[in-house]
Amino acid sequence: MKIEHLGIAVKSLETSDNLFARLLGKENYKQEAVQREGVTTSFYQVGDSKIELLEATNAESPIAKFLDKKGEGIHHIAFGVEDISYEVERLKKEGFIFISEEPKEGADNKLVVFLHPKSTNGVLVELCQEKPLK
Ligand SMILES: CC[C@H](C(=O)O)C(=O)SCCNC(=O)CCNC(=O)[C@H](O)C(C)(C)COP(=O)(O)OP(=O)(O)OC[C@H]1O[C@@H](n2cnc3c(N)ncnc32)[C@H](O)[C@@H]1OP(=O)(O)O
Ligand SMILES: [Co+2]
Repeated sequence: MKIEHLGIAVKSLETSDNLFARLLGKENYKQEAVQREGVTTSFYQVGDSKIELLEATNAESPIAKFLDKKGEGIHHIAFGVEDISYEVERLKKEGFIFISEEPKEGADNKLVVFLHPKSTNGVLVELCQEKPLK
């Protein structure tokens, strides 16, 4: 398991891409929309992990709700795992609660699931597995 990315909720990618490019001294390596989640993401490689900036693309997006409630800031931590189905079963046995147990397509060529923050000390946790090459 490794820290795959830190998700940061932002109001405007245009503004925050400029800020993080100056902060990190490098440009993002991609922007990618994930329609199901109502987000556009922007990724920065930082050592072995990444920063994922997230802008809401509609009012129903989890990011829109988060921004309304808490404002801009760290939204979730994502752990990279070898076998996401194995980890879901392991963590269920440990008593963790999943928002949805079924891995779904995420950004940056990943399969993802989310654990509910009420079971993870108030931290939204995402698990990511590299999508197998076709
Ligand atoms: C998949 C694409 C991309 C990738 O990496 O590939 C992404 O990361 S997309 C990221 C956006 N998608 C998600 O976050 C999906 C999972 N999130 C959810 O399903 C919801 O946001 C959920 C269930 C965490 C909260 O939704 P809900 O409608 O219940 O919102 P509430 O505001 O009522 O929150 C309930 C309760 O949870 C607390 N909360 C909400 N968001 C967070 C958060 N990011 N971190 C910590 N806690 C969070 C909120 O404060 C409420 O707590 P309470 O004590 O009841 O006030
Ligand atoms: Co994420």
